[in-house]
Amino acid sequence: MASIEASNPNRALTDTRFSDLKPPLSEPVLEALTQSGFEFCTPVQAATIPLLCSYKDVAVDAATGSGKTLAFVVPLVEILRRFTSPKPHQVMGIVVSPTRELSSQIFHVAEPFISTLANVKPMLLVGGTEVKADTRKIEEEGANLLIGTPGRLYDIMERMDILDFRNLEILILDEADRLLDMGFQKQITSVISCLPKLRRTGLFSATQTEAVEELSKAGLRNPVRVEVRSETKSLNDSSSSQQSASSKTPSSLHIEYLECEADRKPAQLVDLLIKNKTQKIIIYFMTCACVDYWGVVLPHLAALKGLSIISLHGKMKQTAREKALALFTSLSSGILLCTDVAARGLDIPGVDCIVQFDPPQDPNVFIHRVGRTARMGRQGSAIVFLLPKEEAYVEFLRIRRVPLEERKCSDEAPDIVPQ
Ligand SMILES: Nc1ncnc2c1ncn2[C@@H]1O[C@H](COP(=O)(O)OP(=O)(O)OP(=O)(O)O)[C@@H](O)[C@H]1O
Repeated sequence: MASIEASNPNRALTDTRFSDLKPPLSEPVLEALTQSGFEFCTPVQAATIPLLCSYKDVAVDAATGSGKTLAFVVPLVEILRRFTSPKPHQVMGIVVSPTRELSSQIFHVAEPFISTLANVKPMLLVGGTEVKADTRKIEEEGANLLIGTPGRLYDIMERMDILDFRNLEILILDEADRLLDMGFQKQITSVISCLPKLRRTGLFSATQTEAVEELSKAGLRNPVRVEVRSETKSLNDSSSSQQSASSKTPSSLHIEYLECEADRKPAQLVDLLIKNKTQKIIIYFMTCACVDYWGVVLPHLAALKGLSIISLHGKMKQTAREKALALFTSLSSGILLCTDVAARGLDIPGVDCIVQFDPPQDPNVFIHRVGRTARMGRQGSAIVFLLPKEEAYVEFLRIRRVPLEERKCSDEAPDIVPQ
């Protein structure tokens, strides 16, 4: 596999304008970029867009919030532009991502660019809605670009012979490692087996695993690997796993941990929230039940009165999930209580702080959770609660400990014991 390092990896933006890229982007895409306020490329965009546009497969590994979405949306639209007037059920491109929320976000980021293509009909395909509504819509209106989650995409491909994939030009697998570790390997392999071999494929993630490496070997042809690392943080460590963890979090992100016994965690959490009432905070819990529990408890605390406290997890109805995310996105301050359904890819503006009440089992998930703040060069902070026995995380992440004294509970913080 060829490998290149993108220039200027320590800055949010490069000096390269989208209008400088070679091969040149089309006028309508440049116009859509300008209208969205994008003039200069991020490092991952400057490296990836020219490769995909010149028919190279790419395996992209870049920090959270570094602009990976446009890095595949722009070339995807440029490639589709070369094939004017596909038939209504001719599918020219597919974008697969692990969650409904992320697929929907990609769809909306892509919309202004897709609308520059006169005859390309995009379709968002995610679970949580009647599959028949999707099949009916596809039958009636056609679909040339499918953006969605692997389960629903696979379902639609199984049911709908009317869809023709023989001329598919481009496949994008976003958050590729997550797609695989959610158990979608079979669906992804089945989707790929229906597609022509002569296509472009892009694998994107902030974290790569061996499974992604395998998928890359099976699904990509001579891919170029694009790696964009953030600057190495304060500590000088030689362990490769530690280097990879910290180089995948944005350099503008300050991460620390709080070590405390299990029975002190609830009071520490409440104390932290009381002290940061004006902030926009996301709190990650291990289970949907924990989110529900805290969603009931926190609004009852007098000390947190008036704060917007919103719950989001995978067992909520799809409409409630969408409402919760839209509400939290619109707030300038407030608290989102969630599971890892909100760990990947979500681009929520203005998040100040990420709290991990329960650390994740997989350290890669840590990187994605904290990546919901400090996006595109902005400042952000993250704190993870660790039990004394969970110290292994500290070595992996090379993060600073907050002494308990610094976070001493205020008198207002009640002692709460989760059920
Ligand atoms: N060239 C650019 N100039 C200015 N802002 C940009 C540019 N490219 C992307 N952005 C903005 O940066 C933010 C992060 O982009 P994006 O969501 O694509 O990151 P990501 O790398 O996919 O993150 P994650 O790994 O968390 O999925 C978005 O708000 C996007 O609008």
